[in-house]
Amino acid sequence: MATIISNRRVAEGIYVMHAEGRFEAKQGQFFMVRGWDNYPLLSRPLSVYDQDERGVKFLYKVAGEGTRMLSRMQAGDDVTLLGPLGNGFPAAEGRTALIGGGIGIAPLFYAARHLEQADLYLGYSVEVYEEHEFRSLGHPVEIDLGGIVLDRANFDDYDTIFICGPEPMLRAAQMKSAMSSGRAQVYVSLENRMACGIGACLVCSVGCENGRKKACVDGPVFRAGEVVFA
Ligand SMILES: Cc1cc2nc3c(=O)[nH]c(=O)nc-3n(C[C@H](O)[C@H](O)[C@H](O)COP(=O)(O)OP(=O)(O)OC[C@H]3O[C@@H](n4cnc5c(N)ncnc54)[C@H](O)[C@@H]3O)c2cc1C
Ligand code: FES
Repeated sequence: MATIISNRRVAEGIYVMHAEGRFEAKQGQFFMVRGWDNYPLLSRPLSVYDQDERGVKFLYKVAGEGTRMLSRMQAGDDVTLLGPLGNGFPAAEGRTALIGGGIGIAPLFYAARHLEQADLYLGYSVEVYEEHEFRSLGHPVEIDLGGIVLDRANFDDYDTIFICGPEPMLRAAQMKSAMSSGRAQVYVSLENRMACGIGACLVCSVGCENGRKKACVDGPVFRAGEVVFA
């Protein structure tokens, strides 16, 4: 159980929750989050947006019932956190790009904060949020509003690329990676539906080149070429 320090709206339907607790989260990991003890709804997976000496932060979009309930919570309320979970991003080598589409930008902030060099590409559909926070990291930031953020990055300029966003974007990234020179190691962070978050239920099963894997424990980060999108 963690106490909410703040839960602020940063754009239409977008919130940042700061919850108290000492965690050792790695970049790209996530928590199963639940703010409704006596209500029959599963915890929801949210990526680590940031972590400081007071606790962990989540940047989230209201998608349905669970995230709507989270958005109504206030400082002082208790939230149940299971985590940190998942494999997280591998160590980045060489020139690195972080590419996020929509709420897929969430795990990139914490990753960028731990990198000496990174070019950030952030794609938004209707409204830009948290731009100041991303720029405060000191890395070059390219913002794309309403376009295709993937088009802005030349994969052959990089050795490591981390991508998070909706599935169509990840499919496009996989194709773009296959058509590039192969210089870049490209990784995608999947946002499959999850139920347990700990490898027990198979809800998050994902097709991979060597059979099926569980996004919650084998991922959510995979090599782009490894995933077989349905
Ligand atoms: C590892 C991981 C990390 C994530 N990190 C974040 C994050 O940092 N910030 C954030 O806002 N969201 C994140 N998500 C997505 C988030 O978990 C879902 O938006 C949330 O569970 C939806 O719950 P809900 O009850 O609000 O909506 P629901 O009522 O469950 O769903 C609302 C609508 O969204 C669709 N939907 C729900 N979950 C998904 C999904 N995973 N993929 C595609 N469509 C879906 C449903 O089909 C439905 O149409 C992450 C998901 C995973 C697996
Ligand atoms: S969410 Fe249950 S196995 Fe992955």
